[in-house]
Amino acid sequence: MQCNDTGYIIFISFPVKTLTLTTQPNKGLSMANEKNNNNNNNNVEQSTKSNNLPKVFIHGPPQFSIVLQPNPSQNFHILNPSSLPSLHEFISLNPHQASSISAILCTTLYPVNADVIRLLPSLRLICASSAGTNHIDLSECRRRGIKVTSAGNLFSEEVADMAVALLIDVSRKISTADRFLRRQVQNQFATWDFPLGSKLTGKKIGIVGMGRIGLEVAKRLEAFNCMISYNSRNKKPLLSYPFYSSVLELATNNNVLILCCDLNDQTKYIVNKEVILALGKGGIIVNVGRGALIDEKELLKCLIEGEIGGAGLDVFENEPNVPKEFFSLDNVVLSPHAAILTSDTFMSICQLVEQNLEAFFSNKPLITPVI
Ligand SMILES: O=CC(=O)O
Repeated sequence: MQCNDTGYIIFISFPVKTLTLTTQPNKGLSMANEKNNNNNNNNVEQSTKSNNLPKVFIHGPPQFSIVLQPNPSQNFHILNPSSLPSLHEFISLNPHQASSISAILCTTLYPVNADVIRLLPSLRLICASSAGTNHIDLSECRRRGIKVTSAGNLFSEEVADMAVALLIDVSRKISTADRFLRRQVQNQFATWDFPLGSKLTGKKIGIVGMGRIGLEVAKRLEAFNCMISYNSRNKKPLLSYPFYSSVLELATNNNVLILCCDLNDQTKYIVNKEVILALGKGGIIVNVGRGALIDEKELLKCLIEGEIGGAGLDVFENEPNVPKEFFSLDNVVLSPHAAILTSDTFMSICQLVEQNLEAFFSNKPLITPVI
């Protein structure tokens, strides 16, 4: 797989065959045949070789298989070079192949739960194309001795950019303004018909999860003279920002909450009704972590009833579904889990996946291990 930096993906899947025409037709033909025979021999040789290599399956939608296609390797063989069926279909069509799959590449919308893992008796490696791994059953992987890699910190800057973009959009009503303008008749607007936004500069911002993404968000918002404080598993000794050990306290003392932490048993619904109410009527919540960090039903209710000022959401509790009630709210900015979708991130994740696969199949340390 190759990406270029204009955002286009160049997918090279077939060897290019060339026929040489010469002024001596018979000779030319036989040269071409010879070349074809050589090609055929090479193909047979190659397919025998690849038959003996560990197999990797790309577990995701067809677009994902195309985007995440690693380069051909001496150390592993990708089973689905373009758009083969899903893993379940593939296995039901080729039951004998299930036991040959040593690794899978996966994306967030395709869970790798115990049922999927059970289908693959020889699975030894799962490469997630995301930083978050909540869609993978890590305890089952530990039990089976399966290694897992993630995107590590590869996307932190893009995700932080998106968090700040959503915050500015909600505060200054940019998406609302765009819709407002497009609705105007005769291409004219009356500014006084447009609702007032709120100033971002100088606001008190509470960051939930002070890993690489949280730090990048803080760095950006310092430039807006915002006052940063945070909640995370532990206080960070090297950070001078105030630390709150509870999210409720963090919400009580801030105007904005930005969620950048992992989703796990401890963080599910870390933002519940009490936290939302503590943030208050002018408060804004931005979520670039995972949907289930927030009790989504309560958030919706509070947004509708004006108990909170607004929300910027890149993630949802039951993706890809988005509760339709959000669509009619002007105090919400919605994004389809797109914080990492830039051409730059795709170039880097392709390389990282390839490096992890190469490292694993040549018994070298993984680049971004999770377990
Ligand atoms: O959501 C995206 C990621 O986890 O990388």
